[in-house]
Amino acid sequence: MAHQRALTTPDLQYYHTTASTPSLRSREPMEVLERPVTPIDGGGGNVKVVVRVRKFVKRAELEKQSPCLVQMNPHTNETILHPPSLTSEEGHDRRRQYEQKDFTFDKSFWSHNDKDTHYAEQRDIYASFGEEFLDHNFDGYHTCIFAYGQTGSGKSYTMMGTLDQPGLIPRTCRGLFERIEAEQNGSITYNVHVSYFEIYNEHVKDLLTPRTTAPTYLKIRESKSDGVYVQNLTDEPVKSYEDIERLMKMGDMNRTTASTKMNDTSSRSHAVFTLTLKQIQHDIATDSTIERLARMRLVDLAGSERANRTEATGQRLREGGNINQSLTTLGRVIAALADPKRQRASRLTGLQNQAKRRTEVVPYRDSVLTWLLKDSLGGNSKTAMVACISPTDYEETLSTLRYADQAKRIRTKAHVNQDAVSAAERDAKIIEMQETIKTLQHSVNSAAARKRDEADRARDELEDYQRQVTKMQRAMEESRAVSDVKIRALTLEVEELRPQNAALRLQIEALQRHLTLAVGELKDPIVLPEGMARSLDAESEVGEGSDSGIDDVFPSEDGGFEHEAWQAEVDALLQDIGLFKRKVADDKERFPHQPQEGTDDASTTW
Ligand SMILES: Nc1ncnc2c1ncn2[C@@H]1O[C@H](COP(=O)(O)OP(=O)(O)OP(=O)(O)O)[C@@H](O)[C@H]1O
Repeated sequence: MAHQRALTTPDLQYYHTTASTPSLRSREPMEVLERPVTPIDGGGGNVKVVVRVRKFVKRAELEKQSPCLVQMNPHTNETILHPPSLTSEEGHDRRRQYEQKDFTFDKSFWSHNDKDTHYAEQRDIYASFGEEFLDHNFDGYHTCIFAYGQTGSGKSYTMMGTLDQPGLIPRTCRGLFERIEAEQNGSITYNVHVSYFEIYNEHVKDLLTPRTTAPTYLKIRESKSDGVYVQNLTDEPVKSYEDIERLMKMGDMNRTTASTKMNDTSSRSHAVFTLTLKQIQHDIATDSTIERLARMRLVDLAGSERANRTEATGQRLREGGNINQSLTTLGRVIAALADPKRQRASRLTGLQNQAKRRTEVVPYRDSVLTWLLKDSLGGNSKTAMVACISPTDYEETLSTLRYADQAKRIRTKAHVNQDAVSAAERDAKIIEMQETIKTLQHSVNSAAARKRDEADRARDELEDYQRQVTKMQRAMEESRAVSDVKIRALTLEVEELRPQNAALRLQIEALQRHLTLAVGELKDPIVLPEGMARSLDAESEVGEGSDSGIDDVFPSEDGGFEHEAWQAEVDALLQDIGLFKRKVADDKERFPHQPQEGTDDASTTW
C-alpha cells in the first residue's frame, strides 16, 4: 500500500498539490460574501501542526559530517527521530535516554536534501497550507501561523525567507493582492492594513517606525470591542504588494538580531506581522453593506536555546532568559489548552460550572507573547504551527516535536467576522463616534485642569480618544469608499441602459407619428365615392372576423347609413325571390309534371 512505502520514496507530485480548493481562486466575487459562511461546527478545529526539517547549514554540521537524525514519510506524514550514535565515553545512561521517537503531524516537510524528489521548497510550504489559510481569510476568519523551534532551525527562513526564496509572509501578501486584483468587480471594496511589531525582553516595539536612540515601548491594553491590542501601534494602509514589501524591509531592518554561537543572524525577539483584510460589499438595491473582517497573524518566534550551548553572557544571556521564559509560558498555555479536562470544562455551561472553569485558567497573562496571542491560541482564529527542526540536535528536536505534538490537541473557536450594515446604520455609527469623541475630549480637558493625580487617567482617556478618532477616520474612509462603489455601480447601470434608452426613444417617435396621422384622420376623414365605399364595405363583410383593421384606419362617420341602404337592397331582393318562388309553385300546381323513365326526379326539384 502507498503509505507503507519506504520513507524516502520519490513522489514528485506530493508536495506540489495545493491544499486549498482551486475554485476559490477563480470564484465569482459576489459569491465571496454570499455563500454560507458558518460551518456546522462553528468553524472550530484543531490547530494544524506541520514539521519541517532543514538542510545542514552550519559549518560544524558540514565539517563533522554528522548523520541526519530525522526521517520523514511524506505519505503518512510520519516523522522519526533516531538516537545519535554515542561514543563509548558518553556512557550507558545517555544511551538509555536516547531512543527512537515517532510522531505524526498534519504535514511533514522534508527540506533536508534538495536531491530527494520529495524535497519541500518554500513554494511547497505555501501551497500546502498558506493558500488554504488565505482562503479562510477571504471567508472572514482570523488566522495565525507561527513558527516554533530551537535557534537556527529555520523559522525566519520559513516565515520570511530570502530574496531568492521568499517565505510564507511575502507569499501570503502577494497571494492576497493577486486575489484582490482577480476579484475586482466594482461592488466590493478591499481595505488592507499592515502592522509589524516585535517583543523584545518582554517589551513591545513598533517595527514600522524609525528607530530612536532611546527605544520606545508600546503598552498592551484590552478592550471589550478590540480584545487585547497594542496601543498606538502603526497600522499602515496598503494598496499593493509593493507597499507591503517596503514595510517588510523596513520592519526587518528594525528587528533585533544578533550573531550567536548557534546562528549568525539570530532573531532575539518574537516578531508578529499582521495583515488586516476588510471586505465591504455594497448592495445597490438595498443600499446596505456587508462587512467581513479577517486578521492574519504571521509570527516568527525567537529560538529556544539552552544557555550552556549558546555560551551566552551579559545582554545575550538576559535576552535568552526572556526568550526562554516567554516560550516556557507559551508551552504552559499550549499544555493548558490541549488538556482534555479543560476542553471538557470549556464546553460546560451554567453557574455550577463557573468555579470549575476558573480553576482551569490558562496562563496567558504570564508573558507578553501569550497575552497578545491569546485569541490566536485558544480563541477566535484558525491557527497553524510550523515546528522547525534541525537535522542533528536530538534533544532540542525532541523537545520541539513534543511541543508540537501537544499543540495538535488544541481546538480553537473560529467564527466568521461579518456584519450587515445599512447606510443609515453606518451614518448613525459615525455620528455616535463623533459624540463619543466630544465627550472624551471634554473629560480630558476637564481632568487636565484638575489635580495632577488625575493626569494618568486623563492620559489614558486621551489615548482612547485618539483611538476613537482613528476608528472614525477609518469609518469615514470606508463610507467614502462605499459611496465610490455606489457611483461606479450607477455609472455602469447608466452605460448599460443607454442603448435600451435609444431604442425606446425611436419607438416613441414612431408612435407619435402614428398618433398624429390617426388624429388627423379623425379630424379630416377621407370621403370615398359611394361605389368605392360599397365595395369596401362588401370587402369588409367578406373579411369579417379577419384582422383587416380597415375600420380602425378609415372610420366612417356615416357607416350606419350605408349599412341600412345595403340592408334595404337585400330585403327587396329577398322579397323578389320570395315572389318568384311562389309564382313557380303556382305554375307547378297548374301544370303538373310527369317524370320520364330514367330521369332523376330530384334533378327537377328546386
Ligand atoms: N529549508 C532551508 N533551506 C535552506 N537553508 C535553510 C533552511 N532553513 C534554514 N536555513 C538556513 O539556516 C540558517 C538558520 O535559519 P534561520 O535564521 O531561519 O533560523 P531561525 O530558526 O530563525 O533561528 P533564530 O531562532 O536564531 O532566529 C539560515 O542561514 C537559513 O538561511
